[in-house]
Amino acid sequence: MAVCTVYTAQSLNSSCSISTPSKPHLRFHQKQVIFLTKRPRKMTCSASSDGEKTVVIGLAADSGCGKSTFMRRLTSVFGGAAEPPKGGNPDSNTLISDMTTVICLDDYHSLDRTGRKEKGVTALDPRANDFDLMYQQVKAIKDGVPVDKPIYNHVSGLLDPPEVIKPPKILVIEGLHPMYDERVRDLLDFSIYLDISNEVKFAWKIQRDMAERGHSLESIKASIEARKPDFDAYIDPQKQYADAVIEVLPTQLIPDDNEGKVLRVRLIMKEGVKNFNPVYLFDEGSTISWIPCGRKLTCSYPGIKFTYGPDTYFGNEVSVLEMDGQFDRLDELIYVESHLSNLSSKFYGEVTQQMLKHADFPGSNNGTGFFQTIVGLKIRDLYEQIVASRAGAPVAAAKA
Ligand SMILES: Nc1ncnc2c1ncn2[C@@H]1O[C@H](COP(=O)(O)OP(=O)(O)OP(=O)(O)O)[C@@H](O)[C@H]1O
Ligand SMILES: O=C(CO)[C@H](O)[C@H](O)COP(=O)(O)O
Repeated sequence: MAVCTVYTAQSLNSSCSISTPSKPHLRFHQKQVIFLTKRPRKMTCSASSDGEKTVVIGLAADSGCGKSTFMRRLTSVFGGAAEPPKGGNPDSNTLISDMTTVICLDDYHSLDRTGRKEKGVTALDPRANDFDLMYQQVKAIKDGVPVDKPIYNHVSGLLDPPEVIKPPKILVIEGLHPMYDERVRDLLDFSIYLDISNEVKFAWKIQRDMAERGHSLESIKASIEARKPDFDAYIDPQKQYADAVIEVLPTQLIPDDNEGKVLRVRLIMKEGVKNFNPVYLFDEGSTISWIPCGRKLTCSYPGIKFTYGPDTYFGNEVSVLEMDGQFDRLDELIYVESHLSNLSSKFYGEVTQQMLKHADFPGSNNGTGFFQTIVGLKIRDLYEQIVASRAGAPVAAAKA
């Protein structure tokens, strides 16, 4: 008599094989019903190439701090253009490419623009966001289950009907709160915080909102001031949890600079993070100061200065790579790149090639673009390591 058995494997995306005397290589997927004449003796599961568990990356920053620019650099590292879902809501915040899906956490605003106004809360306030739904949906995607994600429409300020998000190979959740809720934080395979100092944030906001959106200087100042208490309370503290922080500060090369054009950028990399080895300059663990403006690198005033060394950050051991100043000629970046190690590049000069490819993106002549590109390569490497470790380590499942 045939026996009807429902086997539940460890992961929805796992493919499993069963050895039975009559069907030595029977393959099936979770939740399939299998008819067997004899009980299997042994069952093993491992990730298959078409069934990898989604790797989840978190990117936190305040609005207007370069998240979209970073995402464009990151998705470019994986190849292919990132586009909004085809045939969907034209105001969708989602970007999909072959390997990655980037969702914007603004979509988990529980209060629309009017609702926030009525309650007197900003979008940064946790009360204006649905963290339960964020957690449930990110977890479902990580487990291989599509979700109906809401859409926050930045044009109308309303919550639009949801869009379907299918589990990609890599899910990036970007926005104000990817590391705020402990449950969501625990789902992240890697996390990044873009820490833009107030002076620089102000300069960028003026550039974008005055030049491109016609806002007045006073209204920009007022908007930054209005957000500041909630930014300090709910957004900024997330940096303590980040595996990598890109900190953007005014230059120290120009005394009393208040233009905010030349930047000092620090890449703070946590030690001991699984599948992530910090980049280093010359000699791992040493403290280095390097002014590369010699025969191989053109530097106009105020020049370029790199520093590297160990440090602590919120009680964690970190390595910090810092670049102050800006490049005159992007093609010469190869000279700096060749002095860095653990870049996770696939060929000599890949960072420089990526930077040249996106020379028109903001920050391409300074440490913001340079470090964002490096973090992009590190994320690709992390993803490949996770996939390789899953493929090489079959998981023992139910015993007969
Ligand atoms: N590295 C940079 N150097 C100089 N300016 C930058 C840099 N990154 C971003 N900006 C400026 O900040 C603006 C916002 O950048 P971007 O759209 O990437 O940020 P965002 O965090 O996605 O913003 P939002 O959340 O408001 O959509 C850009 O138009 C640009 O003016
Ligand atoms: O901090 C933000 C994140 O992008 C926005 O201000 C928030 O999402 C509200 O958006 P809008 O101003 O379009 O109503």
